[in-house]
This record gives sequence, structure tokens and C-alpha cells, in this order.
Amino acid sequence: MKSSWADAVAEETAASGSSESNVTSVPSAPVKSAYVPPHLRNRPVAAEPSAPSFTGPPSGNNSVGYGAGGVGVGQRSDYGRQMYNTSSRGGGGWSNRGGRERDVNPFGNDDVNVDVEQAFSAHENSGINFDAYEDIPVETQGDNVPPPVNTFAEIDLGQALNLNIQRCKYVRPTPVQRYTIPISLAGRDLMACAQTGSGKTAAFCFPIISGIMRGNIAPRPRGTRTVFPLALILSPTRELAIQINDEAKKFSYQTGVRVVVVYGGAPINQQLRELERGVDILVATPGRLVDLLERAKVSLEMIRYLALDEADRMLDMGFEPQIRKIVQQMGMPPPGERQTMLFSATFPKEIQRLASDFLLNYIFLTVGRVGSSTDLIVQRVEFVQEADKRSYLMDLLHAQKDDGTHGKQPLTLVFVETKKGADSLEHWLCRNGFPATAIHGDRTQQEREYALRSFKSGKTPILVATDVAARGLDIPDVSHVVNFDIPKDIDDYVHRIGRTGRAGKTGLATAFFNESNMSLAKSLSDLMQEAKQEVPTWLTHYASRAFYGGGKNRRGGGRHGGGRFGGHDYRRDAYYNNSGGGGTSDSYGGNTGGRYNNNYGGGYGPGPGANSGGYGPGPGANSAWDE
Ligand SMILES: Nc1ncnc2c1ncn2[C@@H]1O[C@H](COP(=O)(O)OP(=O)(O)OP(=O)(O)O)[C@@H](O)[C@H]1O
Repeated sequence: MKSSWADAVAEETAASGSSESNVTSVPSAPVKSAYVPPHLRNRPVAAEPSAPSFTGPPSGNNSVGYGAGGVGVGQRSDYGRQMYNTSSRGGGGWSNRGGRERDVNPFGNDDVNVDVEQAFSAHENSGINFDAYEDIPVETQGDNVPPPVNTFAEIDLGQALNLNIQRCKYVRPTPVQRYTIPISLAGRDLMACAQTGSGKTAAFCFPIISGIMRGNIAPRPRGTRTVFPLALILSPTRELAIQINDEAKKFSYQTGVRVVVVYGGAPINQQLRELERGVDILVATPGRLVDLLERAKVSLEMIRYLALDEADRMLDMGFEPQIRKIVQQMGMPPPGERQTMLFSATFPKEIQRLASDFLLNYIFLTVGRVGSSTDLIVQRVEFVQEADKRSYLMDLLHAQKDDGTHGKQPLTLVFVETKKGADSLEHWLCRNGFPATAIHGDRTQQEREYALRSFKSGKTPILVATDVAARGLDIPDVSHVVNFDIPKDIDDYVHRIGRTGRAGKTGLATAFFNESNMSLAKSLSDLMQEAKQEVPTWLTHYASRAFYGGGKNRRGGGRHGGGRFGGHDYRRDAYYNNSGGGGTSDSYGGNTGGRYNNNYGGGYGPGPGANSGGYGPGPGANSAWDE
């Protein structure tokens, strides 16, 4: 059943009793006390005004000064914004440097002023196909899990943010949003695993923006060129950081919350200038952030919200020491004094163990099976020898061209293993009349961004990519993902194919498999079965051989080593099975023991028997890491 925002609001108003109980059962403000750095303790902090209950978006143009330029104190009916502007915060806030600035309208129109009902009925079908998520299994583990909500209207996010949700044409929350937003608003730490393209970005952005709008934040230090963001969102790749920044900017339009992005490969001076204009939410790749921290341009002392997108990637072998440094050794308040949210579509258990160091009494949420792909993606596996891959790809592309009956050419994303391989395939495709571009870690940042733009716009409807484009990128109209080279790790496969079949739309993924991919046969076959895909007999055959021959993948012991669909909250296993030294059911070669027996500070690497070949970039392979 479809319902518009206006319906939801009307229903809530009509049934105020029941909706109120929903609201009260989900605390509207973090329950933890605000972090106050030692040097600011004993100073008076502005009291938080009581939050008016959510009344739905306005139908006119007079409620929040939309489109009226800068917003002054008292002009707004949005309590969060008022709090934000009237609080005694100095230091890092946007309003204290260079004066108040007019928000650039990231939506490019003022459509919020048109009749709400009309706007929603016009766009109701343009967003997520919610029916596709109806039967999705959801599991939560942890103490006192706040109940999920069914509509945005049930959540008290603040009016300015609600308007932006409306502008984004989000009619109702996706399953991961239904669960995570109340959990985060209740101030709880969270590890959330939900399928690709299911709306995780908004799931962590909304509570952060709302929390900052709500205020109750200690003043930031004045008279220093160091900036003190209140929230940090970390991303493994530059392009994903840019995308999160764009999204967060949309969501925070006219809330007074200022978002800045920093990432490697781009001029640091420009980023410094942006920072000096003030920052509330900092989106960053780890390397550039460490640089700024070491130069004392940024301080993490005031961080109240930490979000790790693609958290399992952020904590795998390549990144883990750097993330640990940022989170534990550079002045960030400890768990309990900040709220931490970890999100990904995949969460190997040994990564869960590492991640739990950053969390306090957290809730573990799975929407769909951990690490599963969505069954919106039709998966095909073809047996193709190395030498035949190009001609096979050409056949696929020709077939697609012939299919292009709607005028618009479908976008095809082709994943290869190496940077050299990406260059070479791009040139070959272009020589053969297929407009292609490429993205990988050896290209300059300018080239990378240009390639992505050219692909998104359809100018070059084929993008050849390494794993640098495997995670998080939300490119509308990608109808086909081709795994020209199959990744060594099943989780990477899940993320790669997740570039299509997003937001409830369907997509196609084709993989070229041959003997060199034997190590993935079992996990690929399991994954496809789980997603109700047709598994070729030859793959089943290889899978049984790989199983007995010790096929390798990051999950060790087979994809479902801890029992079928063994991907749950690792704490279950840790508590019951852990008697030391890798005693859990899906021990990764014995190098990570139970949480309580291990010294994680000593670094993390593949132990004897670990899957070093399939875990992290091997020689000649690409790192999907950025700085
Ligand atoms: N409530 C909603 N209604 C409609 N569309 C939504 C909603 N929430 C998110 N979307 C859209 O769904 C798409 C996918 O969202 P997003 O990129 O956050 O997915 P994700 O879960 O982070 O994916 P990945 O695992 O690949 O990073 C985006 O285009 C986003 O704008």
C-alpha cells in the first residue's frame, strides 16, 4: 500500500494517541549527556528548548523561510535551527567565521512551495520500490532496542530536515532507515548491515543532522584556526566521500548545519578554506584527515557522532591502523561520550570483532542476510576463458545496444582486477566503437571525477573500473554490471554487483568465470542460491570441489562457516564459543581470537592459514583505498 507524506501526517494527527505513544517510545533526543571537553566544563551551556512535536511539512511558503536566503534567529519555526543559531557556541560553527552565508540550493528548484499532496502524488513512484522490500528479514540484537517506525512523520527529526526529505522525494523510510533512525536518535551505538542500494546514507545522515540541529552542544573554542567538527563521517574512497558530502548537503540544506568534505588528490588549500568557514559535519577519507589532524587544522575533541560508511572496508587490513589512530589516538572522545554508527552491506565476523572496540553497548542490526545480495539483481555467471573475455564482452554490449529501445543507452559498469587491465580494456573498447572511460587509482583525481561524470551523463555509457568504484557509488541507470575479472573475495562481488539494482530497481550482473576463479566457486554458488538465482550446474560442480579443496575467501571456512547464513552478530559466537585463540565458529585462520583474549592493538594481519591471498590487495592488484 502506498501512502504519501501528507497521508501519513493526516493519519498521525487523526490518531494522535497512538502516534504519540510511538513518539514517546522513541526518545527524541540522545539519552547520553553531551560531551563537554575538560577545559569547557563548569561553563553554562544553553538549555535545550523543549521540542515541539512534529506537525508535518507546511503547505505554504511561510513556515521556514525557504528560499528567503539567510535565516535569522526567531525567523524559523524549526526548533532545531533556533537552538543551533542561538546557542552560545563559538569556535567551529559556521556562523562565526566570515559571517553567515546563504545556502546554495542543492535541489535546484523551489518545488517545496507547491502543494505537498500534488508534489508527492507526482513523484510517488519515482523513488524506492518499497514492495521489493516487504518481505525482507530484519534482525536486531542488543539491549532495549527502540522500536522501528513506519513513516518519517513518526520521527521528530526537525522541520527543516523534514522539508529536505520531502524535497528528496523520499515518501517513506526504507527498512534500514525504519530501524536505524530511532536507534540512533535514542543515542545508541549501532552496527548496521543492509543490502546495497537500500538507503544507508540517509540512515546515518538524518540522525546526525537532526542531533546537531537539536543543539545541546558545548561551545566550541574561539580564537583558534583549528576547526572542531561535531560529526565525522569516514569513507574508504574519494568518490564516495564526495557523494556522501553531496547527499549530506542536500539533507542539511537550510538547517544551519554545515557539511565539508576533505579527501586526497585534491588541493588541500581549497579544503582548508572551506574548513575555515566552519564545519559541523566533516566527511573525509582517512589519509587526508590524518594530514589535517597532524597539522592541527582539525580537532576531533568535539566529535559527538562518528559514522563509518563501508565499515568493513574501513577496518580491513589496509585501513585498520589508520582508522584506529583516528578514532583512538587523536583526541576523539571515547565510546559513550560520542555516538558511533557503522554501516555496510557486508560484515565479516572478524571485522565485527575489530569494530566492537569502537562501540559501547551497541545494537547489531541486519536487514536482509549479512553480506547477501538483493534478489532485485539478476545474476548470471558465464564460463569464459581468459582469451575469450573481450569478444564475449563485445557480444554482451552489442546485445544491449540492440535492446536500447527507450532512446537512452543503458549504463554498463565493467569491473577488472588491475589498473593496467582497466586502461587496456578502455582503449580496446574505444577502438572498437564503444564509448568507454575508466576509473582507477593511478588516474589523477581530476581524471577520476571526469570519468565518473562522463559515465553518469551517458556520454560514455561504459565505465571500466577497478574496485575503487565497487563500494557505495549510487549511479542511477546502471543497468548492467559485468565482472570481467571476478574478485577474489565474495564481499567485493556483493558490493560490485550492488552498483545496479538499487533503490528497489532491478538490474543485471554478469560474471566471467574460469578455472582461475575456483576459490570463489563455493561462496558464489551459495550467494546466488540465497538470492534465488539460477546456478549453472558446472558452477555447482566446481563449488563442491572448491569446498573440499579449501577454496579461499575472506569469510574463511566457507561463506556459511558458522552454519547456513552464519552471518549474525558475532557477539553470539564470542560469548558462547570463545575459549581463546580463534575458538569461534568462523575463525579466520586463528589470527583473531575471541574478542576478550586478543590484543588488537598489536596490529592485525593474516595469521598462518589465513586467507592472505584473498584478503586485501595482493601483488599487482588494486587497493580500493584512498587517502
Ligand atoms: N526513503 C527513501 N525513499 C526513496 N529513495 C531513497 C530513500 N532512501 C534512500 N533513497 C535512495 O536510494 C538510493 C540508494 O541509497 P544509498 O546510496 O544510501 O544506498 P546504500 O545502502 O548506502 O548503498 P551501498 O551499500 O551501495 O552503499 C539513493 O539514490 C537514495 O537517494
